[in-house]
Amino acid sequence: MLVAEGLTKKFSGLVAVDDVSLHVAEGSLTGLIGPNGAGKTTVFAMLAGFLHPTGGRVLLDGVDLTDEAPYRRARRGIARTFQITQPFAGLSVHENIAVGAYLRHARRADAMDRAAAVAERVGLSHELDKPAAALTVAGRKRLEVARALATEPRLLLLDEVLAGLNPSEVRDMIPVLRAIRDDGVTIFMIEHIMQAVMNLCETVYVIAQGRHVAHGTPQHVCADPQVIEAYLGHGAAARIAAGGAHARG
Ligand SMILES: Nc1ncnc2c1ncn2[C@@H]1O[C@H](COP(=O)(O)OP(=O)(O)OP(=O)(O)O)[C@@H](O)[C@H]1O
Repeated sequence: MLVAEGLTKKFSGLVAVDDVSLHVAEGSLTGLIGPNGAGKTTVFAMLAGFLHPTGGRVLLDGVDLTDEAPYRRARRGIARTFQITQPFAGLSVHENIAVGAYLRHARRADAMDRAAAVAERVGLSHELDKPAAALTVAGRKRLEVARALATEPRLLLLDEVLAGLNPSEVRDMIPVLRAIRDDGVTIFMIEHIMQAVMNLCETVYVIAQGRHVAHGTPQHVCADPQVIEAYLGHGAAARIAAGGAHARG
């Protein structure tokens, strides 16, 4: 469904993303992981059209979107969330979600109905009339997902929607994300919380210092010495293997 070919982004002298290629299959739940500063959010910004790549292409169903503005990609069915949530603080939760729904529903009543249905899916039904500013961190994360979902995407790009949540809030959110996918929305998610990645994702891409390191099932990438080195530093994989052998011995 989504293909990135050789995506590259340079900021002056810094190569934030360096020749990254990836595929997201329709109906899948795919992860993007990597250490801080690896270039994950920059990849998402290029997929959603917020940044223009220095090199490479983005294709959806074989159509080249590289030069399309974000709102055009949204119409094609790509929605993204932001790592730092910024709801319209003066609007209610219901109105915030409706902002996304206006993409496909011009009448206020229709947008509000759509927003209420989306709130139900993400567990915000009881908070609809609250000002968005009154939500907890967990509520704001759900609102971020809801605003994107209200655009009725085919592909949802989630940028660390579990960051800042406590373990029980993470556990509550996992089935919400799985249900969104089961309803037919393809999900590509950046996530640091490995419990969620292991639970949710069928395929995971790993990048570090802007470059592709590995991809495969979560189990496969976690056992990959290059991934271990990317997170823990040079020589870590060998030290862990030696420690394991020592423990077994
Ligand atoms: N607009 C920008 N101008 C200059 N440098 C940038 C810009 N955006 C990102 N960078 C740099 O590009 C690199 C990749 O940043 P990015 O935010 O994509 O990483 P990330 O993997 O999402 O990190 P994190 O997990 O910490 O959110 C970093 O070194 C960052 O400082």
